Amino acid sequence: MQTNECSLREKSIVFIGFMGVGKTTIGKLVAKKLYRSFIDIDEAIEQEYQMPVPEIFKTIGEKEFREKEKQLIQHYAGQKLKIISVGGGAFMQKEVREACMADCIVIYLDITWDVWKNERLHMLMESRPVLQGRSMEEIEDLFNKRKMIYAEHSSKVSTDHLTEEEIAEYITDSLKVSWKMNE
Ligand SMILES: Nc1ncnc2c1ncn2[C@@H]1O[C@H](COP(=O)(O)OP(=O)(O)O)[C@@H](O)[C@H]1O
Ligand SMILES: O=C(O)C1=C[C@@H](OP(=O)(O)O)[C@@H](O)[C@H](O)C1
Ligand SMILES: [Mg+2]
Repeated sequence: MQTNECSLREKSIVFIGFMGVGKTTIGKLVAKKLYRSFIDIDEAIEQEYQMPVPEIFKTIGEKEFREKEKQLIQHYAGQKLKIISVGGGAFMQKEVREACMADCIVIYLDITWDVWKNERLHMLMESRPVLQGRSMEEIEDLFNKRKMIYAEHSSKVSTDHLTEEEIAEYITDSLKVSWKMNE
């Protein structure tokens, strides 16, 4: 069955979800399993500016980071057969949501607040400028606000208590089933 411009099987896959849920790690694994090329939007931005994300926030500012993020996502979302992991804040921009939802399969990696707070937060403080200088209550508030934004997706996977490999395997298997059903 053909969809608008390319078949379901050819559509690029975009991973969304909160910081640290595993978009970069799982995107890479899924790309490997499906023999597709992988683009991590944060890594692409870091390459363009030749500096890590926290330094970009500090020296160039979040506004320009978000603009570059939007441009790169619009560029890659229009391509076929890619696996794209976007940053946790990318879906805050309407144009990003529209570009991804129009052309790609958007997979929302969902984690509960308790698991995120207990198992991920400690790994992220240094590398995620958006978390720096915020109280726990403010971070929980951000988590809940972002959750509403991620409501726009094609499918959702709950990641609590699953390993990176288990999640990637589950996603790959589910995609293969849905492609087969659409043949
Ligand atoms: N399912 C998981 N179980 C345990 N650790 C995980 C899992 N998914 C990701 N991680 C770890 O969490 C950290 C953040 O993962 P990352 O892929 O960078 O998340 P994101 O791109 O969503 O911010 C990494 O150290 C990664 O190994
Ligand atoms: O949620 C956010 O606003 C951000 C998430 C980060 O990506 P990950 O979600 O991959 O950590 C990165 O884009 C930047 O630090 C801002
Ligand atoms: Mg990431």
